[in-house]
Amino acid sequence: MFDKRLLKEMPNAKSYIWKQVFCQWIALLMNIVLTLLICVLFIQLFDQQLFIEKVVLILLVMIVSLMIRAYVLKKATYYSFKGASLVKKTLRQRLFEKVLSLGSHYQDHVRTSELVQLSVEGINQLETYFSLYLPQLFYSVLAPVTLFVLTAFLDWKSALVLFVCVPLIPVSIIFVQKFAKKLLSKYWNSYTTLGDSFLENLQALTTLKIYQSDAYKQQQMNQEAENFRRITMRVLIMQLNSISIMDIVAYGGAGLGCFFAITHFQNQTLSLFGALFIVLMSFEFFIPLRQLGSFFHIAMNGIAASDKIFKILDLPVSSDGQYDLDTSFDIRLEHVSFQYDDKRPILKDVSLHIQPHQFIGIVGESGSGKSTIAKLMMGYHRCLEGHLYMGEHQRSDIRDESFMEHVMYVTHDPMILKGTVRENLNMFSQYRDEQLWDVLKQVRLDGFFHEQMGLDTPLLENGSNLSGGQKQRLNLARALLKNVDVYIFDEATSNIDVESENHILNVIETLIQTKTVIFITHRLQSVVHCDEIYVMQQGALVEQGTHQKLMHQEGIYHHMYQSQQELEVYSHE
Ligand SMILES: Nc1ncnc2c1ncn2[C@@H]1O[C@H](COP(=O)(O)OP(=O)(O)OP(=O)(O)O)[C@@H](O)[C@H]1O
Repeated sequence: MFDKRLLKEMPNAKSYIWKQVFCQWIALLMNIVLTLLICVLFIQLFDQQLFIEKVVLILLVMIVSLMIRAYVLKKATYYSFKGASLVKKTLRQRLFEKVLSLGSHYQDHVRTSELVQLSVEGINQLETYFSLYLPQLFYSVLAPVTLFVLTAFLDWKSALVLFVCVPLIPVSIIFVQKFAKKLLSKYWNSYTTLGDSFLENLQALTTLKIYQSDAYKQQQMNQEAENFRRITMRVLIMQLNSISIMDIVAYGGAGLGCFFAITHFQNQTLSLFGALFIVLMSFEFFIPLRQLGSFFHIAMNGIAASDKIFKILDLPVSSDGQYDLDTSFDIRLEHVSFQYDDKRPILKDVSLHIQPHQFIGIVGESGSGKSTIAKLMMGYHRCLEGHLYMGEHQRSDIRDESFMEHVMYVTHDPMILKGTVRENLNMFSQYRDEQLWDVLKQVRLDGFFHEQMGLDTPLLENGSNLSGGQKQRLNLARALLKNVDVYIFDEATSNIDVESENHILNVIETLIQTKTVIFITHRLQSVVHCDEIYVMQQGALVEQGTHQKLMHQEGIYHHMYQSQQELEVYSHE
């Protein structure tokens, strides 16, 4: 009902909450003045003592009270809006900064769809918590106390009855909350799961169609949607029921207060004015808490979302290093072991040494841990045991920004953004057009784009208007522009046409003259000219040496190479 951490995390929002409560309290005072004046009017009319001057005076005071009331309520809405936008902006910014600090492998910790849902709808619901629920919570304490003090002067017994009935509303809310918290947590889980499947199935729609499993996936999604519908209905039923309970408490309490006031009037222990005022004001005791109840469920939803948001904000971020890389550095893995989870070791005691400007091949069967080595070098994960040095410093001690200026990781899955060729190559507008054409020429894409709209050729989302090979060549062109010292190619020539593969290999041949190149591949034909080849098997480094040396050993590499050669001969026949 009241989350201390949320308030602590948003110190700037506090002043807007207090201002809003103050405005609501002034509006309540004006309401009391208006009710008092109505009672005066009525009594004087009843006693036939109403003169025109008095009526005019009373009406004038009423108009002024109404104007003040309207003004402060408008101000309360303004503060509510200001508080809400501040909370939204701050939380979204913090989430965004957190994801940035987690780095490019943030998906290891949080799913993208969940992140989107939390930062859009989750934060919108938290907005209600801050802008409506919290001010109303404080006002709901202030208003009954103010009304009790005033009505107690007229008839303390009726005032006490009304005042004692008021906490029954929060008691009913606490009762509902116990049940609601679990239900809302389930609701959010179901919501994010549905969002996740929807995004995944949408992205994989073509594959699903090809394998004719779209109907099956549709069934699965229907089931998930049905689960979500059910849980949403349960949430709505819970909300409607709790509103009914609160109404019963509010109307029952007001009725009881009225009953006491009228009985005291009949017993002549209370004046007509007092009885009338208490009857008119009795429901006012309950309105603030009743209103709080209607914000309660959205606020609870917001709190459920905030739990998830805080989980992301609390994720540990490995601190950035303090050292910069030099232009020429060696890379050393010393007895490195690593695993993604507790179940299975992925790298076992791997040691390798890459000198500057060497051309290195890392080969091995699928799942042997080749990409994991690259990911450790990139700093996506940290070694569990052993050390990874870049020059004289450990990888974890090197500043990420400096690292990115020196090392480039080119994978088999290039990210092409929607926009023009220029926008994809020149993201920060730091290169001239001639430089862009130069790299396009190196990867043999200049002719293709010249035939179209040059650097202004539009590219669709994920580069869907390019072939796989063209996408990879464009990706390589972008990497060449960065002109770093170390290039790590991870299956960069997988799943592309022979022509593109040859163009890419030609570029790499030029690169190795001046750069350190680490080439991770299945195809051993691509690494025969490497200075050193490392052979991985089930997470262990099993062989190393030049192509000739490894062939001479007649071990695993020799066997893999022979098998691939036979396959190639067979496919050419
Ligand atoms: N993020 C991850 N979480 C858990 N396990 C992972 C993760 N990434 C990879 N693995 C596991 O680690 C093992 C090594 O994966 P890695 O990608 O390093 O192999 P690889 O030799 O590069 O394979 P391939 O040649 O098929 O790309 C695999 O068994 C894989 O299932």
